[in-house]
Formats: sequence, structure tokens, C-alpha cells
Amino acid sequence: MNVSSSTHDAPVLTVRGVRLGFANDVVLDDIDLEVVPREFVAIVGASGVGKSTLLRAFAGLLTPQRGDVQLSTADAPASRAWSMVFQAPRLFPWRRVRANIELGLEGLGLSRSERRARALEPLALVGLEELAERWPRTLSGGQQQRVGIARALAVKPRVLFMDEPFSALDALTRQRLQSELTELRQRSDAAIIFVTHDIEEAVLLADRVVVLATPGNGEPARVRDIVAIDLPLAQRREQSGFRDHVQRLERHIGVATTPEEETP
Ligand SMILES: Nc1ncnc2c1ncn2[C@@H]1O[C@H](COP(=O)(O)OP(=O)(O)OP(=O)(O)O)[C@@H](O)[C@H]1O
Repeated sequence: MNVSSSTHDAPVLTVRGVRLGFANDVVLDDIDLEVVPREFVAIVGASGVGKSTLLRAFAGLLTPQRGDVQLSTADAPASRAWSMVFQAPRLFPWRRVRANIELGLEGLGLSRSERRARALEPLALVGLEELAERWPRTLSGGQQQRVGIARALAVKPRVLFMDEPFSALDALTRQRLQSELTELRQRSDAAIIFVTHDIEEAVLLADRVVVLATPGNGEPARVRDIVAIDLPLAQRREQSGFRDHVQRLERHIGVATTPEEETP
């Protein structure tokens, strides 16, 4: 199983032998992972398997019961080590779009005018520069989620965590944001760690897909497989290997399999 990426960049995230849970309940165990700069890693698994819990531990919001998580520190002035995009954009309704993004830039030692200028860069990146002075309630769901992504990118994170960011959107908007994210990642230095329950979405976007699954008998979930998606990003869905990857991942998700059933 390919725990680390094939490139030789120093990892931005290193996870070793991690166990996570709540009180006496162990949710995830034996988690090992390395993520390098600009890599896109998707995490998939059945509902309740522990995807969001793992993301919180990566970000340092949850302390492992065992093992070690190392996340790189910020490497540029006025930036943060990580930021997060959630399923709901969580915008403040009483602040205009640009002011919502400026809020995320507070505490970074920037002047008010620097914050205003910095807020416009990621808005342009998500194609919403013209909506900077609008109120959040006047935006569509997809536009609001783009603002959420812009806010997360404004702090120039080394790692961008995305927790099911498109799952509340309609199918068409979702597809549009998926292709925008593919373009956007090529213009950002951030590594992206993306939680989704949608296997096709994972195969469409990621360099590697991490499958979390429980071996059964109420045991904690573990990394069942890490699949490198060796397909070019452009028109990925139309490429011949796309369905093979989806099917392999579908086999590994949810239902417990015996070792003989596992795909080599
Ligand atoms: N704060 C908490 N206290 C106790 N148990 C928790 C807490 N947060 C999560 N859990 C439990 O940990 C397990 C994993 O939850 P988590 O939200 O990480 O799963 P998930 O894979 O992200 O699920 P989904 O796909 O449905 O969002 C669940 O059994 C959940 O009930």
C-alpha cells in the first residue's frame, strides 16, 4: 500500500500510528499517511467511519489517543498552516462578501487596507470578484460555497482541508465546482485533503484516494487501501481507467471483505 506520495518534496502532513476516539470508544486505529505540497488526497468511507474525525485530528483540533500527527507550520508571512472548508459555507450574513473574507485574515498582522486587497485575490481565483460588495443572502448556494473556498484560500494555507464541500449542492453546481477546483488547485500551492462519501468525486479530483473501512466485528476503522489515480486531470471522467478505479474503490468500501477477496 502506497502510504506516501511518489514525489520527493518534504511532507506537509505526516501521520504515524494514529488512534482516534472519544472516551473509551476507538473510532480509527493504525492510521499512517504522508501528504506532500500541492498533492490532492481524497478520503472516502462509509457514513460514520470517521472521516471528519480524522480531518479534525490532522488540523490539530483533536488529540490522538495514540500516535503522532505533524502538520507543517506556515511558511510565508501573513499566512496560516491550514484552513478548512465545510459542507455549509458558514458566512456571516451581516458582512458583505469581501468583509467575510477579510475576517479570516484578522490576526495575521495585516493592515486594514492590506486585508481588503488580499481578500480580492482569492475572490478572483473563484471567479467572484464582481460580487465582492454583495450580501451573502443574495448569492446562490454555489456562489456562497465559492466564497467559503476563497476565504479559506485567502490565508495562503499549506494544507486546505475540505469536509464534503460540495455535498449540499445540486448536481449541476456540484459538477461545475468540481471542475473549478481542478483548475484552481493548479494555481495554488496548498495541498488539499478532501473528505467525500462520493467515490466518483474522489476519483475525479484526487491524486490519491484513501479508503477508510472497518474490518468488522465492531472494530475501529483503518486505512483499507490507498489508490493512486494515475489519470490526467483533463477530461478524467471520460478516460478508460476511470471506471476501473471507481469499481476498485467501491469494492473496498463499506462491506467488510476477507483478505482473499481483496484486490491485489
Ligand atoms: N464529539 C464526539 N463525541 C463522541 N463521538 C463522536 C464525536 N464526534 C464523532 N463521534 C463519533 O465518531 C464516529 C465517526 O464520526 P465522523 O463524523 O468522523 O464520521 P464520518 O465518516 O465523517 O461520517 P459522515 O460521512 O456521516 O459525515 C461516529 O460514530 C460518531 O458518532
